[in-house]
Amino acid sequence: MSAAPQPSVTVRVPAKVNVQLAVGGRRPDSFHDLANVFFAVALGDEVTATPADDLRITVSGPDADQVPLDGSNLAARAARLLAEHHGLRPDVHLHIAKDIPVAGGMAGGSADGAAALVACDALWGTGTSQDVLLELAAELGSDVPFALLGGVALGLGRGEILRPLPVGGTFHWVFAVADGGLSTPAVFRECDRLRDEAGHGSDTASVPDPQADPELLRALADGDPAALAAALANDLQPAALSLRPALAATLRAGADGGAIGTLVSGSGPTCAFLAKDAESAVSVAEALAASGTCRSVRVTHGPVPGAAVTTGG
Ligand SMILES: C[C@@](CO)(OP(=O)(O)O)[C@H](O)COP(=O)(O)OP(=O)(O)OC[C@H]1O[C@@H](n2ccc(N)nc2=O)[C@H](O)[C@@H]1O
Ligand SMILES: Nc1ncnc2c1ncn2[C@@H]1O[C@H](COP(=O)(O)OP(=O)(O)O)[C@@H](O)[C@H]1O
Repeated sequence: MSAAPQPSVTVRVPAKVNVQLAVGGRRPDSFHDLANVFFAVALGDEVTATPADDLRITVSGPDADQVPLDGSNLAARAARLLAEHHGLRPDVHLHIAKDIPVAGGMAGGSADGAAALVACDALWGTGTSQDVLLELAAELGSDVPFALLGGVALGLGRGEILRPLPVGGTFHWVFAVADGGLSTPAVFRECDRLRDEAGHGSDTASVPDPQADPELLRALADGDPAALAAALANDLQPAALSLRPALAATLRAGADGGAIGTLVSGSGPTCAFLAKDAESAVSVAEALAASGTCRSVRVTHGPVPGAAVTTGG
């Protein structure tokens, strides 16, 4: 007689692009207040949780060798945090099937943290409320709550105070993945340095409070790609370009290839291109691939839902 199969739970979780990223001054705690309009795309990771004797992480996928397997992995931190909250031991094997570029400004680590919270909650039967999951997510990192929510949302504070936003249709995106990542803290530091160098100052007294752009919110609600393209904005883009000047050629190649909007995704170095429809996205992707200005190209769409159980639970 064969042994009963171990139960396991698989959660799918999306990557994000920031269609607006307005960055305020550096706060005394060294974070920055943001008006961060997150947009979840149909490119994501899968995290599978299986009972084990202790906490163990494995990773598969093309960038697997760049993902830490120790306690610093956001999925491991999420499992420990949820277990601690419920007075349990975090004895679980988490397997990450990684498709989100690592250190690419698409919040892949945050996505895995959110997915691990949902997967472990289902595996352990702990029935954690969405409000508590969102609080635990915010302890893990500024981008983690959004990965739970998905869709499109405005993130205030350091990005963790979320308000879901209405969206009137599907938008078509192309992502150009760069060789090598950029460190998020380094990009925020470069943003401050550029502001200081320009004589504006970089603290909260010098930089205006970040605000969501009403035109951008209207474009999303109307499902209007041309209006969204015109409103795309990322205050971290000059810093990402300063640290990685080669990204200018990638942005130009996408615009020349027919993208109606271009921007660096979050802290970069992935570049995001908005296409007018699905067909045009394919030709933008072909132009980017032919340009030789990026490592790989992905065609996708959104918005899509946040972390959700697909198998088990
Ligand atoms: C820039 C954004 C845009 O969505 O994401 P990425 O593009 O890197 O994915 C986020 O703000 C990144 O969020 P996340 O990656 O969760 O950052 P955290 O772990 O909370 O913070 C890492 C470091 O980034 C800086 N940081 C982060 C968020 C924020 N509002 N202000 C900051 O200055 C701080 O230096 C902090 O120590
Ligand atoms: N599950 C994970 N997946 C990817 N990176 C992780 C993970 N957990 C921790 N990290 C660390 O977080 C860093 C940032 O990765 P990631 O979240 O992919 O990028 P970004 O912050 O640019 O969106 C990585 O360089 C890695 O050291």
